[in-house]
Amino acid sequence: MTAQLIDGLALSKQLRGEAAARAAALTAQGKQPGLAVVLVGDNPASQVYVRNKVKACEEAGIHSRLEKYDASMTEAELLARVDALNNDPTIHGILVQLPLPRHIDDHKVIESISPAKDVDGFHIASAGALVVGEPGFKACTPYGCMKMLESIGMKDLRAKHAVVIGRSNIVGKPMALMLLAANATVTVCHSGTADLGAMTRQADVIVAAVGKRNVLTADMVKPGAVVIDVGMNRNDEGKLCGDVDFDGVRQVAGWITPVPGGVGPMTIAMLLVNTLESAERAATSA
Ligand SMILES: Nc1nc(=O)c2c([nH]1)NC[C@@H]1CN(c3ccc(C(=O)N[C@@H](CCC(=O)O)C(=O)O)cc3)C=[N+]21
Repeated sequence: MTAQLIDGLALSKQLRGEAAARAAALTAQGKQPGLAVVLVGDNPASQVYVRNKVKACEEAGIHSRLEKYDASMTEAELLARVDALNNDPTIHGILVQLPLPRHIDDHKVIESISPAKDVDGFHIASAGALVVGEPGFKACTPYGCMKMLESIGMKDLRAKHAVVIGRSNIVGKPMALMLLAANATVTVCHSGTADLGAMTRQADVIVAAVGKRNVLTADMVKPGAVVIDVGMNRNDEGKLCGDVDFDGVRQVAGWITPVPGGVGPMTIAMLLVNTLESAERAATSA
């Protein structure tokens, strides 16, 4: 028996269709949602991601403003741009593409974004809201993973054990908190974990978010488990691959997400969903 695929591309299209309907309703009231994407420097991967985000906005009827700056831009200049976007009523979401050039403090830049427009969910106010269970923007990648679980009937994870591999601020930590909020029993593993396989073999849900190939192999997976692959790596042939040994693990798992076509498209879909939520909030409070 091989695992069933969780098709992130198909699910993302459905969510983007719903987003388009909500965007059209706002636009009809003269309140078109707007997302600003700020790119500093010429990281080739970032260029591709940013283009995909802008394209997704266009397709959903969300106004997008792409601001591209030279890598020599100063931190003060970037902070001034964010401030202008914070005060721009046509912009409901601000995304500053990471990584930033080394001379710019990304923490400082992220904290300068108004929490009301923090559609990435990276601001301390958004992260804190998730910790205490208050409303706030959820980080797009883990939020998309939760939607994928929901799509296979796993909205409530009571009595399930979820193992997250990775503890980054943008995926691992918020992922663990979202799984916890869905009533899972959560274990967070990382480079300091003594026996990763011993942990993952107990898991009903495994989320791999390390950024290294073959972190999860078939011998580490309980038969029937759900495996979500957040990784974005290149294999020896230069092809995009995740953190999971897909061909091996799919022989054991019950469900698995592919790379590409899994978590990546969901991340973009949730960015649109967050932008809409921000625009809807602004429309009702105005
Ligand atoms: N402030 C900020 N917010 C981000 O959300 C953010 C960021 N910075 N910096 C970079 C990472 C990366 N990221 C991706 C989103 C979608 C795909 C995606 O759609 N991937 C496609 C494949 C794309 C391809 O073929 O290269 C897929 O998995 O099917 C990938 C990567 C968002 N990021």
